[in-house]
Amino acid sequence: MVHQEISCGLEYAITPDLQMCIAEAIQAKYAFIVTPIIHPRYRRPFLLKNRVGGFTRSDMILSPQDWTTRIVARISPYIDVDANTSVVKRRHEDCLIEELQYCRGVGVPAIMLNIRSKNNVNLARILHTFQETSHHTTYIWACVPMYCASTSEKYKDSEDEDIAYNETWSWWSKFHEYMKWDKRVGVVLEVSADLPSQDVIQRWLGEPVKAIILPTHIFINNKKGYPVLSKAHQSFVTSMVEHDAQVIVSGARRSNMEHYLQYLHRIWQRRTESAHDPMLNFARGWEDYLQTPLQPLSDNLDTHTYNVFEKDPIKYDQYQKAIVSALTELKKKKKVTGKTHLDNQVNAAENNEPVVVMVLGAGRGPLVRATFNAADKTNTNVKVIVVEKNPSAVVVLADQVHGSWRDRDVSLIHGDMRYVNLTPKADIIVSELLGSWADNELSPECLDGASNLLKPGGISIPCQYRSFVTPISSPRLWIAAKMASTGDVRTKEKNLEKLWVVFMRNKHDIADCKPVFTFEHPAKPLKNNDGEDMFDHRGSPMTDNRRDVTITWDVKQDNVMHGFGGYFDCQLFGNETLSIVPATHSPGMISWFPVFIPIKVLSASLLVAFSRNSWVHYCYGYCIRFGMAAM
Ligand SMILES: C[S@@+](CC[C@H](N)C(=O)[O-])C[C@H]1O[C@@H](n2cnc3c(N)ncnc32)[C@H](O)[C@@H]1O
Repeated sequence: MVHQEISCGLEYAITPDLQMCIAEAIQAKYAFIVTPIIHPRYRRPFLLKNRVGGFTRSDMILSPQDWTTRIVARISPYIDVDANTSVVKRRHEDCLIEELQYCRGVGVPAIMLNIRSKNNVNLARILHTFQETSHHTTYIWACVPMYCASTSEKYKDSEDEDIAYNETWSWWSKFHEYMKWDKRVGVVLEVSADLPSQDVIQRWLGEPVKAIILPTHIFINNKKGYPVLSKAHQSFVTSMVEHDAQVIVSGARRSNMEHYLQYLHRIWQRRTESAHDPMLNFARGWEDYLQTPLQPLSDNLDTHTYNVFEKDPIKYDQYQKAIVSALTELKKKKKVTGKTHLDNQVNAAENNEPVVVMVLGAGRGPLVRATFNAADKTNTNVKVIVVEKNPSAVVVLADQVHGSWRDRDVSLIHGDMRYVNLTPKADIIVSELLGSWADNELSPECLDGASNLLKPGGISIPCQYRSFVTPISSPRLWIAAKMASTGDVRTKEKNLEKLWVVFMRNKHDIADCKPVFTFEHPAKPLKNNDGEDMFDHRGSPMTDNRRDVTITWDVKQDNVMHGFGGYFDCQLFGNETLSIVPATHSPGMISWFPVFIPIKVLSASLLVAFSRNSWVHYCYGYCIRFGMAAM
């Protein structure tokens, strides 16, 4: 996705001379043509069995390469295999199968057929069988109008302005459901002269729109006589192309066909020139590609993963600013009180005692560097204690301790932060243990386990983080999760019961993004019956990281919900924050893609209750628990 170029095709309603049509389209620089598979001069006799000979032209008229790269075959529009009378139904089934087989024989990459109602069960059945018996992938493009004139007429007194646009979406959605959300099935939208509300357009952007058809009559001529689109149509076309749609020009010519194409290239070029989103650039090629979340606690990360982390231009800057603020705050407190605000602490500044900063889970050391930079900026004497449990990362850290950091007061501990016992205790602990959904890499467990390393009243960077969810519709992500190859058939069954890290593009947000769980560090200890803080056998405060919450949303229009988008935001210290929540995303930060949280059973009524370490959804009385991170 996020193409450099726009891919355009030309539709011919009839193609008596297919060779000539292709030559003309190529001449005008179109990439492909859409053509009826049946030749207009071949009429089908009713009694197919008595017919001898072809129903269309010989495939010898085109080269195999033209058939497989330049032709989208249109199935005869009159075919209705879901007709009420069985005679018609049977006849149309025969015609459809004949056309499908011919398409398979010539190897066209995509077959386009009209969807004109919600009643498509028999069509879906035939297409299923066709797909299952095909040796190569043929895409099915279901062509629906954006607007249904008869619905508009029927409900002309309705206040719902989108009613005629909603109708055609529901035809497609039902058909896609009958096709079991097959990823080889996409939709082609016939663009209407008037466009629906943004809500309807956004919903289409969550569907696998393979192409949009622009009839020539929706173009207007500019002063020089060239075809152009309204502003609304321009922005519709660009957002569809951004979401991977190709563009098909169709209908009576009002200009040279190359003028339409040149114009489409121009509006796309204008759009790409203004698109400089660092995240989009970074994510190019990863759109809608599902990845299993990292488990940095149970696994050891590899050097390539650290490499990717360290490329982030924003994250470490933010950390550095937060450490500057924390050091400044400590200094201020010391000045005011002559002591730090930390209990039992002698004035470190006066004694020139160093501020102890522990970097917990240091990886290959970027947060250690951020700490030294912050100390230099604030002219603070710091003692840095570096803790890391990954032996390979410890090798890199040790090399720096003896090399570039040899003039610094720094010591390296190889171990798990939850179990090491260190003195002196830290004034500040710095960590980055967050997953895309905040706590899903077990940051709370690790930091609570390490709380005995922090002086009473000490500072944790980050000091707070929150997970967020948005209900989303995305047939593409859902089927990709269901079919994802995990290399192990037993875990494949769990595909819809886990988080997937993914840069989501082909999805529609059904409702707002809402907070789920909040975690604070240092965490507030549990209280006993007398209201006193509780401590474990190591003297660490006892905390409770169990959470549950039920969230409700008001949804404006019909949708099929496939799961949730999961995000987080985080307060490092003071005003310094990190966020991947869409509305507050830290500009330019690339470290985290969001997560897709699929729901297992797609159903009309759904109550979702999130509970930490498991989340639960109830569908018609089923209760499914989902496992999370491994300790
Ligand atoms: C997300 S990485 C961040 C690494 C580094 N701070 C950075 O920003 O590039 C988390 C690091 O914490 C380490 N880690 C996770 N849990 C740990 C634990 N309980 N004790 C020590 N290190 C841990 C992992 O090995 C990994 O290197």
